[in-house]
Amino acid sequence: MTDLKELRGKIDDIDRKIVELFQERMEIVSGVAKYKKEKGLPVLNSIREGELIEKNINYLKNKELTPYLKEFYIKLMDLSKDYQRLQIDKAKEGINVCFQGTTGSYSQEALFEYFGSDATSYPVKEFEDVFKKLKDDNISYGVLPIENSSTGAINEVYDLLRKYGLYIVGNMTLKINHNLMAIEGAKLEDIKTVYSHPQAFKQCSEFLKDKGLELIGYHNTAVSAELVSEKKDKTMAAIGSKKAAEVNNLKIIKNNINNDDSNYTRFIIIGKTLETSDINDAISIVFSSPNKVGALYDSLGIFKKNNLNMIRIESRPVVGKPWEYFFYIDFEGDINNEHVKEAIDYIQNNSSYFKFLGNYKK
Ligand SMILES: C=C(O[C@@H]1C=C(C(=O)O)C=C[C@H]1O)C(=O)O
Repeated sequence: MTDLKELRGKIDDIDRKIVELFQERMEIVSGVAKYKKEKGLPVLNSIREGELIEKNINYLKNKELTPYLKEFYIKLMDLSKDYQRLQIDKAKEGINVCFQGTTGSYSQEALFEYFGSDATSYPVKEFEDVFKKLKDDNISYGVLPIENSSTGAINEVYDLLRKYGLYIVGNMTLKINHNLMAIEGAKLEDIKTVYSHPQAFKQCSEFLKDKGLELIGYHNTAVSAELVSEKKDKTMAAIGSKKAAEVNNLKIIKNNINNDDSNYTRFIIIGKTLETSDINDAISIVFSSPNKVGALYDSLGIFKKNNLNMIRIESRPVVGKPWEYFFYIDFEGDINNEHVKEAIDYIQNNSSYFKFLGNYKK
């Protein structure tokens, strides 16, 4: 009779190999989880599981073991999916993102939409603070408004993108509904002063006109709501999101006061490194053309020559050089595409200033 000790010794040797292979398999599974997270794919893929079980059963020499091997794979893949879910959750928890404003601001709303509500959000006072804060090791990304569908570009953010060596890694459009809010008991007739971001005043100009209200520009819509809540003054109101009213215990006196119901703000996500991925389909660059005949025409012509669709163009003045401009171009493409490379090379070689701002998903 075979010695039990000897058999167990053999099992121990096999188990060591199994542990090694199990670990190796789980490491690869973790890579699959990362890919699925990026592409927004579900963890479970029943078709792949079915094929995998069938294929591995075919490798079996002892067919009596078929139901056992099947069960083994079902359990193994359940563990694999548990591990993938854990990796995905951990990746979300670990993300610290900075935004300008305070709790309840539109930027924070965009942040949670983009990163999920498990992300940790850090408020800062000024747009520039978002860029500065990214120097901290524990902050991975920043969220900033870049343009509004009714009032146009947020110039300060465009200028800051040139100043700091950071990259646009994502993009998020949010529908903006502005509300007039004040403390409990206040009525529209009581309001004398309204606090909000100047952009919000512009977006609600129709509602605000001819009401004799004093408009006081403030850092941010949600900070304005916070102020009105603190002062407990019936003559003060703020313009901001429903969320800002909620978190500051304010009552909405009038909702949806924006001039245009289709009022959207586009936010950008900035990061420390250029993030490339095969799902990225938009590119942002900034350059300045020499002040001579046809220079800008030639630069823009290169997009047509390479069949690249320009989505947006903005210009900002070059401070200290009157009537010279920085041109910000967004166009469709992936940095690894040859036509994109050709267009970028051309612009880079024919501009007095050039900066690559990022490749991200449109
Ligand atoms: C690893 C994957 O995710 C899940 C787990 C599988 C596995 O552990 O082999 C197979 C299919 C999916 O349900 C995958 O999709 O390949």
